[in-house]
Amino acid sequence: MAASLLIEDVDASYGAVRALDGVSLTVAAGETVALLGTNGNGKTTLMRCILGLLRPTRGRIVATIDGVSTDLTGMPAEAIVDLGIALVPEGRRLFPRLSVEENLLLGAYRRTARAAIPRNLEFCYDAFPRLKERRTQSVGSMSGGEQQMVALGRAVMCAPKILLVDEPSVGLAPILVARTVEKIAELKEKLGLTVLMAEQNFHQAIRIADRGYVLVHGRVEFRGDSPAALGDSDLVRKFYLGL
Ligand SMILES: Nc1ncnc2c1ncn2[C@@H]1O[C@H](COP(=O)(O)OP(=O)(O)OP(=O)(O)O)[C@@H](O)[C@H]1O
Repeated sequence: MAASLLIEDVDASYGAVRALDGVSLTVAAGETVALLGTNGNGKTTLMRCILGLLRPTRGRIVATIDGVSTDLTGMPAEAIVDLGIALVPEGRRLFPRLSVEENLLLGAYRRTARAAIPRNLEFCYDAFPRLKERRTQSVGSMSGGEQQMVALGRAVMCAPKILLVDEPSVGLAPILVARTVEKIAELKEKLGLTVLMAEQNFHQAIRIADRGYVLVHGRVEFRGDSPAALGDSDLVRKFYLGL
């Protein structure tokens, strides 16, 4: 079923540091939207606000899932996860001493997701055959690309409708970035997800994004309604492509 996000005029701060300044954006049902920007421009902060890990100081965030709109602003993160919103965090944040399967199961810790563990685990192993082969291996002994697959799999274990992916390219060789991005597109198709992906790797992001926004110093400085429009923007060409 359909899930969409509306972010309206959101401000967020860390003490005196204003990290988001009047950010408004939308992710329509079934879209993949890229949130572009170099380091420190507010991508992670926006992801944290959506998931309820940081409370915006102004504005609102609304998710509409299966026809029901919920104002997420100020809701606890667990309740937001229960609604069907999952985050694949920057740097993956896995438990290196635990096995692949143990890490995957941690994604299904909420009561609502627990009932669906067998089905979601099967789906994960279907989508990531390598994880099935390695399911008893400790995650810390796996390659960066494999770890990124575990992080994606863990998010899928809570049966999300909206997937937030924060900088999946961090720490990965270019070929692995390409594979990760393709996997995100594949998961999106198979599960009918709506995806918001923060990424500073412009070329990889626009391979799968329908459109995107560029954040600069916590503000949306450009909105491109297609990958071509993003690539043609002076802002993107100057700051991200060095042209
Ligand atoms: N915990 C924190 N305490 C204080 N300031 C923070 C904190 N986290 C982020 N910031 C600041 O907020 C701003 C936005 O950071 P944010 O992490 O959202 O950017 P980003 O675009 O995701 O970059 P990165 O890819 O480096 O995470 C930056 O100026 C950053 O220094």
